[in-house]
Amino acid sequence: MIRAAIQGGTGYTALELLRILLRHPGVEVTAVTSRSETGLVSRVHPSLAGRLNLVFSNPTPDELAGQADVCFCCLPHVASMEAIPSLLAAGLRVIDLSADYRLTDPVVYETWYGHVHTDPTRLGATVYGLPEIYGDRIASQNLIANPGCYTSTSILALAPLLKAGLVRPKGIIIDAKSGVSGAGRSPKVEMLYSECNESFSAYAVGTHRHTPEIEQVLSDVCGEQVDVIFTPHLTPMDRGIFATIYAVPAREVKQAELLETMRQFYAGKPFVHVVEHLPKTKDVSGTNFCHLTARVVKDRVMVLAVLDNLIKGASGVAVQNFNLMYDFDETTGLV
Ligand SMILES: NC(=O)C1=CN([C@@H]2O[C@H](COP(=O)(O)OP(=O)(O)OC[C@H]3O[C@@H](n4cnc5c(N)ncnc54)[C@H](OP(=O)(O)O)[C@@H]3O)[C@@H](O)[C@H]2O)C=CC1
Ligand SMILES: CC(=O)N[C@@H](CCC(=O)OP(=O)(O)O)C(=O)O
Repeated sequence: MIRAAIQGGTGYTALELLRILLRHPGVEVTAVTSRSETGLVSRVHPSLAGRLNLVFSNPTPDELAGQADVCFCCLPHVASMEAIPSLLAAGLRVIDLSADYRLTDPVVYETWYGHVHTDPTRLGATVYGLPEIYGDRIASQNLIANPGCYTSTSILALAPLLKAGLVRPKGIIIDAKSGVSGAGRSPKVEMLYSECNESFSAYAVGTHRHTPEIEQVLSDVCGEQVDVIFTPHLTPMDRGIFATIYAVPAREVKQAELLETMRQFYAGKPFVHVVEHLPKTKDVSGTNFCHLTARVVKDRVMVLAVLDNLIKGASGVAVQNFNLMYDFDETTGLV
């Protein structure tokens, strides 16, 4: 059994990880950390009642390394890069769910996150943990930068068409919507029920920190500088991401060719399904699947993509990465 710790255990991604890991045949969860809680984990996460008899702890990195082989780090960005160097030095392998190790350039990090990166030498050396793109690089790593929810949706939608040269790398518009759990469990006024229920809003227009992450990975995929306008929206549902994407075709192209190109790209990839119909967030809610489709509308290619932000967008893909790191079948615990 691989012993797993979860840091930031009171949050939403931690809860989803616990739900998945408790049904994983090769994992024993040995520690769940919190700064604020000390009692039973199942008191904070009542859906785990009767399934997990652990209490929250707040160990030092060396103590945690004595209890676990791998740590899923479910902390906010900045807190993550403050914690991870010591976890690695103590001998743990780490899957970081935050954005701290996803970008390759510390200057880009500082520009978009407004913080100096305190562990810059690991940027660029850390594998971006999107298994459908970088799956062959994950097994040997001690630190994985788990991708974000909006970014996974956008990258999975566009990678096949950019790689095949069917759409231009410039002039791409990503209109994305997220459920409220995308903002995490830590209280924020704009996420209160009476603020966001029955309301639909855009935010961080032109400034969202996922823009450079999407551009970085897609540029790597197609070998040209990709440029996107990424506009996130908050939608009054618990969970789910829906991305409506517009791109300029590089030549005349039909819907059948788009779908076939996407299917070939994802052949043998168990968690991405290219569908004919228009997908809905409910189709993938509670699962590690991403559903994609494409259309040609007037002089644009459109790609429509859905996934569950807490699973394929966070904790599910983290377990996919864990499975690759420990030589389990990629789908273990996830189907
Ligand atoms: N929610 C989502 O859909 C997605 C989230 N992510 C990323 O995953 C990470 C976790 O997200 P999520 O679970 O939603 O977040 P939450 O806000 O739900 O939980 C984060 C937990 O981290 C702990 N924490 C908060 N601030 C600090 C700090 N400064 N130092 C140490 N611990 C802290 C808190 O636990 P305590 O106070 O008990 O210590 C908190 O419960 C984030 O980096 C997020 O950006 C990525 C993809 C999707
Ligand atoms: C609705 C909402 O607020 N969503 C979050 C995205 C959460 C996420 O994906 O986190 P990473 O930054 O770790 O990728 C946001 O826009 O900041």
